[in-house]
Amino acid sequence: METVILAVVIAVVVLGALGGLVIGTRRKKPLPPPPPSAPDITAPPAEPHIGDEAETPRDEPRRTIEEVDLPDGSAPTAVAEPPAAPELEVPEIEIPEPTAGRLVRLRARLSRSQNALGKGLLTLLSREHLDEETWEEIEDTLLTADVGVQPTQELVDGLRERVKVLGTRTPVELRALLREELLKLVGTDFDRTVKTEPETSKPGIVMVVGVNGTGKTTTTGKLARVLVADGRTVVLGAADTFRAAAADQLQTWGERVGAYTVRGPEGGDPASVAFDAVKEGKEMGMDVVLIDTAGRLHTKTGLMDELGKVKRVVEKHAPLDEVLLVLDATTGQNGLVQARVFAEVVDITGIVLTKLDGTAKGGIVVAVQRELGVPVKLVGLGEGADDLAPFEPEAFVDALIGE
Ligand SMILES: Nc1nc2c(ncn2[C@@H]2O[C@H](COP(=O)(O)OP(=O)(O)OP(=O)(O)O)[C@@H](O)[C@H]2O)c(=O)[nH]1
Repeated sequence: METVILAVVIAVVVLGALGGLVIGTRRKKPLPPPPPSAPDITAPPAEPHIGDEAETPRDEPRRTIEEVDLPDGSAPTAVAEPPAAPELEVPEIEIPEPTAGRLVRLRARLSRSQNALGKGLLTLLSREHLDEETWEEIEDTLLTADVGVQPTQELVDGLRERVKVLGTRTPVELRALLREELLKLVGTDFDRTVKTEPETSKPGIVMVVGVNGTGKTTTTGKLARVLVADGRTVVLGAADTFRAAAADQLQTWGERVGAYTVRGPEGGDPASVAFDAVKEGKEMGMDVVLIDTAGRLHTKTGLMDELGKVKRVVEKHAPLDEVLLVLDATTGQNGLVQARVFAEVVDITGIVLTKLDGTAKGGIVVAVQRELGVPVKLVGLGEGADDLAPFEPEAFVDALIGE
């Protein structure tokens, strides 16, 4: 019995010792590593390959450790192509038509004036008997075409005198007579170049004024094209801050030929936009700055204040080289009234007659020059981008009377 008890005690002691050993061993064993679930550990940049950039750009997305294949010593590791940079939309720059001889190319656009004025006069002058009644009809034709009273009288007197002296009148002779007399009225002595090259320092500064709707903004844009076609660099100043669309319109014209547009907030100070445009033009070394202004004719004082201020502020940089008044040829006498008002406000140095393609009253060229004593320098003969032509008296008269 004693032997049995002794055996049981020994067995318990041995088992206890073995259990302690097992527990002790377990405590010493390190904890297993955490599951590899942290994907935000980044690998160093991949080795550069021939043709790669020298450095991985800082903001380039990097591959996580899971995404990087371990080299197996066989195939080279493929490096992901960096995403292509988004393509910038660069508007295509247009090359405007050359300006030389534009009026000749566009002469067909004067067909309304040609039929009413040129052909009308030639038909009357070809009558067998040039009696008093016929001369009155000639006078009426000229007045209806907006030539103006005084110039009409001069032309009729001149023609009467020469027809009397001439005796015989062949169609060729009559045409030559009429051409000469019309040329006298239009004037061949004016300097019609648009002044954009100042004597002292660049840029040339041109201010464009006129009542809204006459084609002022369009003309400024077309003039930029004329200048670019002649190899000049241009800055556009959108000082017509009255209408945001006018600035957009101008900017679009500029973008098409690569001219830079300076604009301000809608309703902002036009003088400050004009000032900035000239400042930028100077800094950029541009050849010409064209300033489009607003032409609200509500009150003469308002207009005077606004245009006067634009002029004064711009002239802190340099004097204006040209002030162009834009007139809509289809408005006839109304255009002359506008011309008078603007001439009182600023010193106009040149006239742009727009929409001559839409009127039979080509005589307005003569009337407006007489009214202001300044030459028509440019004429608008359509809505197309290159439909603004330098005014050439000979080409204009030839277009009126047909060749
Ligand atoms: N047929 C014809 N249309 C022209 C000519 N010049 C301008 N226009 C049109 O006249 C309209 C008025 O032109 P704009 O340049 O917007 O007139 P604006 O004087 O600047 O007027 P705001 O933009 O309101 O200041 C436009 O539809 C032009 O396309 C031209 O010589 N012939």
